[in-house]
Amino acid sequence: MTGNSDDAPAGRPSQAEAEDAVRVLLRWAGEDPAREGLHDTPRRVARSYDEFYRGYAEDPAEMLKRTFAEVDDYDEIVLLRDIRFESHCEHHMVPIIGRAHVAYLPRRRVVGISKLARVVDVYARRLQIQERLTAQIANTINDVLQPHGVAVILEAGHQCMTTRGVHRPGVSMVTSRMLGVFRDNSDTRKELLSMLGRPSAATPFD
Ligand SMILES: Nc1nc2c(ncn2[C@@H]2O[C@H](COP(=O)(O)OP(=O)(O)OP(=O)(O)O)[C@@H](O)[C@H]2O)c(=O)[nH]1
Repeated sequence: MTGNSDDAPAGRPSQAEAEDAVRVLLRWAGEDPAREGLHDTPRRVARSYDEFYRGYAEDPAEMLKRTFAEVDDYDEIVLLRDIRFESHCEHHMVPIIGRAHVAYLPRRRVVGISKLARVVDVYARRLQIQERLTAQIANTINDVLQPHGVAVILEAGHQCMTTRGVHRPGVSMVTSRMLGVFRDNSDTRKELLSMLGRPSAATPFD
């Protein structure tokens, strides 16, 4: 594990232990893990987990370290909107799929915009609730770039309530975290909301 080792679970199990755990869950579902079609499934699931939960091994602050000072006179909002993200809810471990809108008002230095999407990915690739995901993205950008303000808005569909439980397809959850001028100055917040335009939450998440 690298990066945010505070968030990393101590004592990661071996690949063999992870595969055995998948076999147990297959039996729990009523399956025979020895069936030919399921022979490679534990290995595939363990590999998928490496991808779904890669964020535990990544350091989001590291991604924001490279900044550009060439734009000294840019003192307006920078907004990256409609960043698709894929996460998993910590209650049922099923997908949360949505869009993030990330804005900041730079203080002298700007960051490469792809890095904002990378920060979203790092936190999304951990078990999450949407409120915490929203706050972590905003807090990290605020702490590392120290801009005049940060705003993060997430819209997402939660498969734990669309494909199971209460079964409500088409429902989306919207969360926001406003820091600095976006929290303190209603004109700046209004400007951001007008840049965002009508929320696109009506579009289903797949
Ligand atoms: N606030 C919040 N709740 C979430 C999020 N993701 C899932 N949930 C909810 O977490 C709750 C977990 O509730 P529990 O009663 O412990 O679990 P459950 O019996 O499986 O609940 P149901 O989903 O209602 O069947 C559910 O209401 C989920 O809809 C999230 O990102 N934020």
